[in-house]
Amino acid sequence: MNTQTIPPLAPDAPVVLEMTNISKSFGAVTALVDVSIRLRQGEVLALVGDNGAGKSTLIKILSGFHQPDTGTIVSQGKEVRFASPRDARAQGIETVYQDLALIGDLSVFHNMFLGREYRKRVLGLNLLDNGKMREQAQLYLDTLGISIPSVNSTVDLLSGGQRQCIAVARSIYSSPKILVLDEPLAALGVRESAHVLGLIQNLRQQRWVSVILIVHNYNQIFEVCDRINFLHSGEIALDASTADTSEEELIRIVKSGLGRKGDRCRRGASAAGLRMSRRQGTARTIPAGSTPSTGPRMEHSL
Ligand SMILES: Nc1ncnc2c1ncn2[C@@H]1O[C@H](COP(=O)(O)OP(=O)(O)OP(=O)(O)O)[C@@H](O)[C@H]1O
Repeated sequence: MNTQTIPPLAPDAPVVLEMTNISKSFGAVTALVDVSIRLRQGEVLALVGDNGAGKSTLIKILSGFHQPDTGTIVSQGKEVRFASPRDARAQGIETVYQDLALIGDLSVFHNMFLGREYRKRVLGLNLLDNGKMREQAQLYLDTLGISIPSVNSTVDLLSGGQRQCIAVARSIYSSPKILVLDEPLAALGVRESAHVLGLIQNLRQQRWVSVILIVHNYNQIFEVCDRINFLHSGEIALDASTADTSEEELIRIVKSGLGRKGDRCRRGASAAGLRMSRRQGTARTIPAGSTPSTGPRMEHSL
């Protein structure tokens, strides 16, 4: 992984997202109670919590799949309401779900440009411009520090971690403001997780996109996140920068059922699934001089 020390986020980094007092119930099931989160430009925020804590519900509200019962969302300084995922995308919020939505028997470069292919006219025919897509895909993956055998490989031949990186790369090709990653490390082994963590670390170093990283286990996040929001039973039990908290504190909160934001977090949380080991990554860093200041603006952008 990119092991360079990344300077802390500037204290005056603008707020790009504020979700305030969000509540959501599904019939008799209360999924979220007055949840507020705030995300700043370039920040990597981990949203952690046990099964059923409400993580997916919160990001589905942010992604436009669900509407909150109460609460407000302010994106880029203005209040927004997302009636659909399309609305959220139009506001620059991209979400990568666990299914990744890649087509396994297509090449990496075809997947990168799915639905937005380069085309060229040859003898009056409208053909795919495979050469250009290949070249652009390679350039883009290099910029993000993603290493794969070849952009010509079919996605099925890649490791789980590499596939996850391609899905993330495809999502950020459209230069979103906010990237939501839904459990990107789920079901990945140590080496595969390292690819993904390396990519997140590279994004964090560049600071042009803000990232919400949903994780069930929090053993890897201290290396790649600026801040942690810990959800428990539908409420935020802790909101702290990674520098100001520790794995030990999270474990203590889970065991005691108490959050720093008061005694709202109910007792009896299970520590199951909260593993303590940290994993090391190996993904490449972005070469000096190739770091874009406002994000990788490619020739073709949605
Ligand atoms: N569509 C739905 N209908 C009914 N209940 C739901 C629905 N979606 C979520 N829930 C309930 O809301 C609560 C929060 O679920 P959510 O999926 O947001 O938690 P989570 O933190 O993402 O959990 P996990 O890590 O297991 O995915 C749970 O009790 C869940 O059963």
